[in-house]
Amino acid sequence: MAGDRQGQVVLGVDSSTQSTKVLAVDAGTGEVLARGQAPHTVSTGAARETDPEVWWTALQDALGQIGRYAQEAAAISVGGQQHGLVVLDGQGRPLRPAMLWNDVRSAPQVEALVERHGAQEWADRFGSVPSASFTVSKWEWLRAHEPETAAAARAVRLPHDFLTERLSGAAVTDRGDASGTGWWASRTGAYDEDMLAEVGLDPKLLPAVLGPGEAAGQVREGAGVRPGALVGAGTGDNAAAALGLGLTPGQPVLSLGTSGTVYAVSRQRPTDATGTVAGFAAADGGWLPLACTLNCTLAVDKVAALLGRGREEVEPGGSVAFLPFLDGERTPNLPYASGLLTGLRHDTTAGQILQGAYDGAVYALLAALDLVLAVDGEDSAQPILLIGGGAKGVAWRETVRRLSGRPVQVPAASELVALGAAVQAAALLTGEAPAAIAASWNTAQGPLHDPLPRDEATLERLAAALPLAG
Ligand SMILES: Nc1ncnc2c1ncn2[C@@H]1O[C@H](COP(=O)(O)OP(=O)(O)O)[C@@H](O)[C@H]1O
Ligand SMILES: O=C(CO)[C@@H](O)[C@H](O)COP(=O)(O)O
Repeated sequence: MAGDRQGQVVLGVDSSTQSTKVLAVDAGTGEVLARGQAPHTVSTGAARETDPEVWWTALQDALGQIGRYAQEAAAISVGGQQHGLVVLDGQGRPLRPAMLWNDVRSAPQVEALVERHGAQEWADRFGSVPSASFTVSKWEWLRAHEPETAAAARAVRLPHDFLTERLSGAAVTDRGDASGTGWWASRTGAYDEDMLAEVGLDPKLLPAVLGPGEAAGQVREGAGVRPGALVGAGTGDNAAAALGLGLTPGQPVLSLGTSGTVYAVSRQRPTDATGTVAGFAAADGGWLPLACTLNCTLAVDKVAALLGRGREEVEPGGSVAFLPFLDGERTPNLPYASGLLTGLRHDTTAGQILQGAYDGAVYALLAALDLVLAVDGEDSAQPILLIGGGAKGVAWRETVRRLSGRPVQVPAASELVALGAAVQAAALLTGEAPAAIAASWNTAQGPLHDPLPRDEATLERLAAALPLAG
């Protein structure tokens, strides 16, 4: 089978919050032949929005950086930031900027949605108790604040669907990303018509949900990639990274990027009524229980900048507890929170405060890890796979080791979302399972760091500070 892939080039796209990354990959070996990257602009203040045209322009820019490979590609797939609300007119043009996953203005709308049905029903029916990140809450915000735009919508998309449609002309999504909307029922594996009626969204405005391994179509003329190349269904960025790693149940992933995420794949459908674990679908047909924080690398970089320090200039010791919830927080569910720093003394150093920000960001993720692994009951003390831009940092890695007490493996392959999208594209060429392709590409390989004794004192300080953060 691998022979069928030999010599073919596939493209994997990661359209994340801060940038678009494209990898051109040898489908036979997994060798990265070329890479491109172009930044996005995200609004600041209360809103977190990006014009979807910025994603399209960034994709074209990144494709331009991989030279001839864009015109040699046999297949392409797009992984994208989850949940964002894209509303289009009848010609596929954005009616307004996309509201992103980390825009928490819809907290009142999601509170009302959860209250109407109860957390247990949400968990049983949709797999997740929605937070302000979920698309359904953003749609409700739009209906309340910009009813004329909601009424004018002729198509509603997620970020990755928007790009897949621009590439192929097909109005499609996949179950991985659909499971983060709040209107796709994980219990039935289909759009929930009752929920759509409740929020006044015509199902005809939504993309068709493709099954694992199905293709969206082919690249059309003028899309920046060889016309006729196969286009995969794409998926959400976390689901794409899970494909890229070829995950098996019990292997925990901790991703340090704009969002912090902790997840595993599972054979059981998640139904966590506490709301900590989102019950996403995986792109290969299984499940992806996941917890996500809003404050990760950007929050720590902001603290470093405020302190006038480089991001690695941390110092051990001291007594601070720092919950860096600069954007409000999603895990724990505190959308109205702000950053909280306690335990300052005369001898506290700037480096200890910076270390405190790392500790607080990692603590929020690790607090959810046991719940994530409990979904499948497969906690075999396997190493945490550390990925995302932050995984390149020593301070991040050492913080995860010290607070988790687990071994930590850092895959040498960076850009696992784009690599996972490339795996999905390669699977279209041969019909192989994505996990087999990821295994043959050896994507998870990288240095393994032994466990350290868990720093219980810091964990206790953070747990004591948490009730003050709401
Ligand atoms: N060498 C590095 N050390 C530590 N952090 C890094 C390093 N390089 C990038 N980062 C962090 O990675 C983040 C981007 O991560 P990435 O996973 O690419 O983001 P996104 O979630 O938007 O895809 C930046 O905010 C930056 O803080
Ligand atoms: O909302 C979630 C997961 O539920 C985030 O993980 C987004 O998918 C954004 O991802 P990055 O831009 O941080 O990769």
